[in-house]
Amino acid sequence: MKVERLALPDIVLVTPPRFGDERGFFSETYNAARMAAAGIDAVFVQDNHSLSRRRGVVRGLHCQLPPHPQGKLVRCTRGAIWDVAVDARQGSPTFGRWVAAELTAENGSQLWIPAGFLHGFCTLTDAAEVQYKCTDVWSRDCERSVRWDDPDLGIAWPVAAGDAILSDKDAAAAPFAAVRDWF
Ligand SMILES: Cc1cn([C@H]2C[C@H](O)[C@@H](COP(=O)(O)OP(=O)(O)O[C@H]3O[C@H](C)C(=O)[C@H](O)[C@H]3O)O2)c(=O)[nH]c1=O
Repeated sequence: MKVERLALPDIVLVTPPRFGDERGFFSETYNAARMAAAGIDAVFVQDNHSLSRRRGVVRGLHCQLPPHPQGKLVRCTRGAIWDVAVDARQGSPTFGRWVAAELTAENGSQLWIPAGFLHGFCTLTDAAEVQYKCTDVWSRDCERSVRWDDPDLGIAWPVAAGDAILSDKDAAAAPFAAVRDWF
């Protein structure tokens, strides 16, 4: 399995092998021992699956606070997304820094985003499906949203602010400054 550490050392991009033949391909998309060997030594308790029907949908930036912080292992199973992680951990040397990776149904890559990071993505295709494993269950009380286009973060999204398709919740998200006492 290909393993890449990105500019934020805690964020890991893995690409499990695909075994192709005339029918198509087979891939072990999750193997606990192989993921642990790649530095993704986590127990997952919830799988999520979202469909976004248009290019330019932005979901995020989200996280959950303690006592239910979530690590996420994200992959795209239809179309393509630009997946983003932002370090929200107080005292981290990379606090406020972001990293992104293009996850597509074709490349089969997966992004590991530990608890303490904000997560979001922008769809690059119409009809993008995202599936991800979480290390804790959803908690409406613990979930928080931060503005995807906060100038303090300067994330180079592949969509113009006026064209992004957002939920009402994300359109009204807090500024990044709000994370000061979250983690
Ligand atoms: C996250 C979640 C949501 N829901 C319900 C709550 C709402 O009625 C509905 C849609 O939720 P939301 O609009 O928050 O979905 P997204 O905007 O895709 O949120 C997710 O997008 C970003 C990228 C993430 O990393 C998080 O996993 C999550 O925040 O699903 C559940 O029942 N369980 C859940 O785990």
